[in-house]
Amino acid sequence: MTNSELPTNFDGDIDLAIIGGTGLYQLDCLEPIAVIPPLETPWGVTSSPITISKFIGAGKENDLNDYFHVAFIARHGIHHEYPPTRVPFRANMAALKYLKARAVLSFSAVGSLQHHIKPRDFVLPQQIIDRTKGIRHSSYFNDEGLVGHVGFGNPFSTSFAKYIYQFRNVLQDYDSDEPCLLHFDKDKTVICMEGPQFSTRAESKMYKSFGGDVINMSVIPEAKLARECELPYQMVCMSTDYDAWKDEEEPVTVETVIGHLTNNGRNANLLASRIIESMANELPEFMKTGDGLTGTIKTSISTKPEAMSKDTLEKLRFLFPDYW
Ligand SMILES: CSC[C@H]1O[C@H](OP(=O)(O)O)[C@H](O)[C@@H]1O
Ligand SMILES: Nc1ncnc2[nH]cnc12
Repeated sequence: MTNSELPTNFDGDIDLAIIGGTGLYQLDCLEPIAVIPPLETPWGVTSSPITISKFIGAGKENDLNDYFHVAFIARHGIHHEYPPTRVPFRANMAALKYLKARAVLSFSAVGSLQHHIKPRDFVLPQQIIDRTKGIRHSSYFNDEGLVGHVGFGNPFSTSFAKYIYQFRNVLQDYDSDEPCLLHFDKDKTVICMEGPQFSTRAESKMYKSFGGDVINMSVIPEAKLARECELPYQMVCMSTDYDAWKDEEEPVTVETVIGHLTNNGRNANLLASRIIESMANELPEFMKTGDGLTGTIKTSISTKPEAMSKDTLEKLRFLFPDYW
């Protein structure tokens, strides 16, 4: 069955949501059972249709409750039509929350700011430095008459990163015998710049001096919005280039990035397959419990519901139908 013949609605709950970035407009390891057309949310329409796939863990019954459901969305659209500044980040995350995702696994093509992080290596960052320009909508709680502040000291889910790290050995370089590494420790930092132009050499060196390990144009506001949706979130950064800090090399261009997308895409599929297989066999604890995020929004919003406009309350209820 082709994707266009599949049902356009889905009734169950999603377990894992996956966001694909540059070069990753679908995951071949998924076998879709439904394709929801771009979803209308109170914050606009999602950047792509949402493909739903189902998996059954080893030894489980063929019962609906036993299926593990995955939703996939393409950050820049399936034809890469949304530049980083214009990605409807709020609509995308709201749609995944609305579909009851328990966690979000995000993939991103990044430049490396460190010699030991080679193109084709993957990184699980645990910190972010925001160098976007304040022109993206980066919160659900910034409307007039609505005040909410979430904690963002640890922007990623370390439990999720540890879970992913178990599968580090699946990464391969298809063109050489060099291994591809998955880098993970508590200080790995992703810089998020506005773009769409790449950095100057001076900026690239400055980001290195900040302690940045990799750089992209999309982790902000995605990570912030996941936190506001109480969703455990981990980005897998897939290195494609050395940005512009190496004086002896030409600064990054799109051609450099494209040269590594096929290898990175294969590795993203391998990694996602292993993660999904393992989760379908047994849901990890952080997904059962919400990784300590469940309920945090009730206390993060300072405004009393009776002081909110009907419109504001309705929007919040799209995300949290049971809270107010
Ligand atoms: C074409 S290179 C720059 C582009 O690649 C990354 O996209 P994504 O994070 O969606 O994989 C980076 O953030 C830039 O948007
Ligand atoms: N060098 C770079 N800077 C920003 N985003 C990127 N995505 C891939 N390479 C990048």
